[in-house]
Amino acid sequence: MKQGGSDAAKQAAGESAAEAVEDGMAVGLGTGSTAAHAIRAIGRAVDAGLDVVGVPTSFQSRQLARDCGIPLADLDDVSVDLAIDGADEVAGGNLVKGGGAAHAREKIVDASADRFLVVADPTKEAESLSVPVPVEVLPMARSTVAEAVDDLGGDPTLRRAERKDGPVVTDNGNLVLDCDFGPIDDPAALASDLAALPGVVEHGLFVDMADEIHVGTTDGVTVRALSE
Ligand SMILES: O=C[C@H](O)[C@H](O)[C@H](O)COP(=O)(O)O
Repeated sequence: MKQGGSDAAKQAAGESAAEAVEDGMAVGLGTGSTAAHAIRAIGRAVDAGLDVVGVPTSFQSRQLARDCGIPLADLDDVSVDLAIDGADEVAGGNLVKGGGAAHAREKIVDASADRFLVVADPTKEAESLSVPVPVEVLPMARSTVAEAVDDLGGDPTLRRAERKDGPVVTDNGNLVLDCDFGPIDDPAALASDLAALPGVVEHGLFVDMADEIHVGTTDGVTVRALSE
């Protein structure tokens, strides 16, 4: 996963997207270091009187939102007006997400939003998607999905935890295969092939889902539409 961007650039992107949050909204709260800046900015606005509820996409974003004083809601109870989320790579209107293994819940919340804003630093932008695609799998399907990914031309690696022996376990109790396909010519076709595999809970290809991207730098933020 690409982790090269500066924190100042991520902060600029997150704070720019947070400016789109308006009174009365239900806001999807993304996961990761860039979305965290948006959550903190929303928290400061709530402190100053903004009336919103947040719909977290992970244990991490839930905790941060609570620490920031953002009231929370379940997806069952609200309709999400705006989602703000990070990405591991962005090419055209497509994203790879899941560097923090949160892509299943992120996709549910981001896809349900009326508007989905991506926040990123310039290191995330690419001509074509080529970072490994995280695929969340039911534990019993780890080997069968790995074999199927291999058949699709990918190279799957079980994601290992950094500070414990053994694999990363997602917020949903599943495992993650990071699947390296090299440059992806047709993200929509690969997304559909991965989604069709028995035992795949969700993959990290977000095809034509995002409306806008806020790319932060130390000199400012560029905002551009990703889809009509
Ligand atoms: O699972 C995690 C998410 O998809 C993140 O939004 C993504 O990995 C980007 O994270 P960061 O902003 O920390 O690079």
